[in-house]
Amino acid sequence: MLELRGLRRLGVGPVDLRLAPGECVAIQGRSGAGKSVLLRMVADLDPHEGEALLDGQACSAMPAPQWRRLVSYVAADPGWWAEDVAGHFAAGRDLAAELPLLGLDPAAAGWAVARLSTGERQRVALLRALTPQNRVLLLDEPTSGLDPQSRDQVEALLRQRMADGGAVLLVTHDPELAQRMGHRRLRMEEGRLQAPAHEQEVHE
Ligand SMILES: Nc1ncnc2c1ncn2[C@@H]1O[C@H](COP(=O)(O)OP(=O)(O)OP(=O)(O)O)[C@@H](O)[C@H]1O
Repeated sequence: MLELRGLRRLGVGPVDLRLAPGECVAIQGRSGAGKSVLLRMVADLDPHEGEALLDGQACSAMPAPQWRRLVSYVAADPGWWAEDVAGHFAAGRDLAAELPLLGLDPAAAGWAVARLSTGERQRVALLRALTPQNRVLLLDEPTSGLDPQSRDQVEALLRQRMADGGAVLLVTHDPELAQRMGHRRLRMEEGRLQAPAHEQEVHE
């Protein structure tokens, strides 16, 4: 479904990787190893070498906004471009129904982004990426600031998305999250993706 061919930037890569529909690949690795640089390359957010393809269609052959709707990056520290929560969602999204799926107040659509807690922002940013068009989620520490109940809700929503055929490329320092969610777990070391030889090597 998603194929990465020789992605390379800033000493990260070349990275070759394939994700199947419904698959989650979890990437761990030391701080500064290049995990976020990789996710940003996949989302085509920075100049890079190599190519990413979705169902054989090259990223370079479609407009960037179209690619990013299909292959969506959710940063650890997401950006905002409107004052209120609803301003980040397309008209027609039923936010009063969707927000509670992640343990958020159904009225939060009308809240200013500035009043959201860190964990609320993380969940709103994830929901923002979960459009009907999205096929692949690129998640950078998606549950790092969350209480166990909110974390479970996020994981349940991601599992549902995978059951519906979506794929997830997940970056995390949390070995338990990688274990629970990752069908495959990889390690990034000095910009190169490695399959861990032994289970404990994934853990930091
Ligand atoms: N725009 C940039 N220009 C120059 N160097 C950068 C840029 N973005 C990232 N880097 C460098 O690339 C390296 C990898 O950064 P990256 O953010 O991918 O690390 P990471 O593995 O995600 O780390 P962490 O686990 O701390 O989030 C770092 O040394 C960082 O300083």
